Amino acid sequence: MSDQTGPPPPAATVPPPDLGAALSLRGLWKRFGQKIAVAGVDLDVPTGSFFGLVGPNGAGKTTSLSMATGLLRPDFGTVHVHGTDLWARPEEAKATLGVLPDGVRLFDRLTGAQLLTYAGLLRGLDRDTVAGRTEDLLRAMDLVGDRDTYVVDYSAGMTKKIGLASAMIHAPGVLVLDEPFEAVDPVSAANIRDILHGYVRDGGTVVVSSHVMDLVQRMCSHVAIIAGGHVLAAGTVAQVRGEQSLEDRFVDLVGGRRESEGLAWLRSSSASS
Ligand SMILES: Nc1ncnc2c1ncn2[C@@H]1O[C@H](COP(=O)(O)OP(=O)(O)OP(=O)(O)O)[C@@H](O)[C@H]1O
Repeated sequence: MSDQTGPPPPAATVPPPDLGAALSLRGLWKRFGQKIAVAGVDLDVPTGSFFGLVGPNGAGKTTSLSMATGLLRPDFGTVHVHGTDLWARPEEAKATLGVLPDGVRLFDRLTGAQLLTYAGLLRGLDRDTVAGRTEDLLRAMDLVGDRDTYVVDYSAGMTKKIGLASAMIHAPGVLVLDEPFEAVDPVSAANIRDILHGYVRDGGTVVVSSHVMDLVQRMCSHVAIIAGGHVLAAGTVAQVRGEQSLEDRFVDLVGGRRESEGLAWLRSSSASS
């Protein structure tokens, strides 16, 4: 979180967008009251990459992804999706995006199968295609047994999976997934990783935010480390981590490790009970 309150940098310092990238963010800036959540983010997500976005709590990941997917209007800056200006031509740009937002409520008074059907029809697919893809996605997410359960009654992990399936039903070119593995069991997570890897192999682009460095290091081809509303490092995973693990590189760049001395009372309390 930046505590600057000044204006964004002048446009002259922002390089032109990469129109060949799957996503190209330039000079993104968002302030909530006195808080600057995103302070001039420039980022290119290469087409066909599996891109991880990592950063500490409150770094600005969700705010950046919300602006990059048309859910939150930036104060300043531009977003291009495969060369299309998202905020100037939202319908065209959004047609190629599949989004799993963090913390946005689904239409949870629908059953899982109804939600997927609804998502497919909203995306303009015909009924037969929607029916076929709904079955495929329920199977892939291991939700066939709960197809007729209301989404409001799903567990956190099941909700994540049905949200992910909804984001994929129109076979978008770019998938943007905020914390897709949070609360998902290890078998489902492995299945989802397989699906995403297959999708990237076939030319799709995936952007995921995650707190799990080891997962990002193993799963992603590219990574950006974001903190205080700024991009601190971005590139291939090998470039960003260098000789270190991604986790060590993250801690070096972001800092913030605390001594636990201030919690001495906690240890004395547990020793005496
Ligand atoms: N709607 C809002 N109103 C006010 N402040 C907000 C709002 N959304 C985000 N913020 C603030 O902006 C900053 C960045 O938040 P954001 O959710 O983008 O971080 P994040 O990197 O996704 O964090 P986490 O890893 O904890 O999910 C935080 O300080 C947060 O309090």
